[in-house]
Amino acid sequence: MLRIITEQADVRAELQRICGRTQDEQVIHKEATVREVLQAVKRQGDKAVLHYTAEFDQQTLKPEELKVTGSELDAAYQQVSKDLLRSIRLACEKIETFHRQRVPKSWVQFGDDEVVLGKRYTPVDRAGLYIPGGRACYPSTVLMNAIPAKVAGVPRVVMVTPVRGGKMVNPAVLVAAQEAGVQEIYRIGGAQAIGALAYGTETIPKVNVITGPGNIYVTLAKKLVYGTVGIDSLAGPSEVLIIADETANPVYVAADLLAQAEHDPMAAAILLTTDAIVAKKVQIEVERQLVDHPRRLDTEKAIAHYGLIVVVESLSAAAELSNEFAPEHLELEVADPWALINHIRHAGAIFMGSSTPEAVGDYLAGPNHTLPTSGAARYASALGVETFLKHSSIIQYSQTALEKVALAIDILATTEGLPSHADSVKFRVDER
Ligand SMILES: NC(=O)c1ccc[n+]([C@@H]2O[C@H](COP(=O)([O-])OP(=O)(O)OC[C@H]3O[C@@H](n4cnc5c(N)ncnc54)[C@H](O)[C@@H]3O)[C@@H](O)[C@H]2O)c1
Ligand SMILES: N[C@H](CO)Cc1c[nH]c[nH+]1
Ligand SMILES: [Zn+2]
Repeated sequence: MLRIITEQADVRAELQRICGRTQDEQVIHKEATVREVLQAVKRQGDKAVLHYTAEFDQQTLKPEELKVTGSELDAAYQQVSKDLLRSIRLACEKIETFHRQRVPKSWVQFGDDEVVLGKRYTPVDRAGLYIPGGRACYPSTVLMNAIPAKVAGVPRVVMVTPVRGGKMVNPAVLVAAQEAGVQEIYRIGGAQAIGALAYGTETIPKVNVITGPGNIYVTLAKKLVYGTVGIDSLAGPSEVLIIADETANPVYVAADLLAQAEHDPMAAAILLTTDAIVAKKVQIEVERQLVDHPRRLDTEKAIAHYGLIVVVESLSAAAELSNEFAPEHLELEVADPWALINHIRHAGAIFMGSSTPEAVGDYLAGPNHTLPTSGAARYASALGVETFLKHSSIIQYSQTALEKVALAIDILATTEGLPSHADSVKFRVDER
């Protein structure tokens, strides 16, 4: 049963508990497992990857079976319906159009003072995309990760995804990968896949950046390998926070809460509403929609542990609580969402009004669905083309320009006790 809280004193503590669910005490032993897996993959390469794939995914693979073959890729097209292929292509088009807008461009500025300054954007050499596959299959996540990497111009894009019940990767995932231009795919998941991409193995190439969402094991692994490689953000178990007023439709709100809860028993689904009647109706509607829900067990776990309805006194109080939570997805199911958005400071993606369910963004609106979770939206953003780019600063000084700043550099370098810094300028200026 989705709990309703009206007692304001309890609200902040409950929201903090839910937001911090991936850092609580129960997670500490999972982190120990993840560390062990990463160390083993770093030391033993493929051997460790195969060992943990057998242990956690019940897959007995040989090294030569890790990579998805060309004939499997071809066969995937025969296994998906024409309607699915059309939907994948429609999503591809919309996601690519969105991501091609405002791609960072290199620039140089020639100043009047004989100084040239600029930024030069270049893609990483190799990117590794993690596509989750434990509880559901995610062709949409393939598109959300592969398309920005391709738009950024990454020369080598590799993908990992776990398999369930048999050695074949889900055909929809394979078709989505090919539609987005990815052909190098390895059938592994979890912390062992993140370790393989971060350190490289005999079979799997070491990459420069790892992107993509995943469960708690994947997210902890990404956090631990950060520094060895770059990552997009900590995009862990999904979350939605909905702010609703008396105009909200309880059937829609309940469906949107369950649409997150069904991802993972650790997913979070929160409603903040100004209307006690909406609160009660949503609570009843959630129960009703769960009755013959095909993913009832996991979804109920998420609702029981990390689901919550809070009755708040005003929309601005709701916005403040939402800012503290910094949700991955925020839905504004209110009469005037454009007025409320001015109060919102931290959220991965914001869905405006009652005809914009979060699912539209999950699949094909265009913006990325790989988003920061567990409060990371306070400092991080959606995955994008820039995730796969870095920029080098460009600086050019003429002799005259250097002479103009020589004294200031000399003073700064002397203050820092770094004489060769001072000399490197002085020698050039004194030569004249
Ligand atoms: N934030 C986002 O942008 C976003 C987008 C899509 C999905 N998601 C999230 O991605 C996640 C997908 O999770 P999933 O489980 O379906 O797939 P997953 O691929 O993330 O995780 C499956 C892997 O977890 C590992 N694992 C499972 N149990 C383990 C254990 N006891 N010890 C060690 N390793 C273990 C296995 O190796 C398995 O391959 C969900 O949490 C979903 O909410 C997030
Ligand atoms: N809601 C997920 C992000 O948390 C993305 C997704 C993919 N497929 C369905 N939903
Ligand atoms: Zn979703």
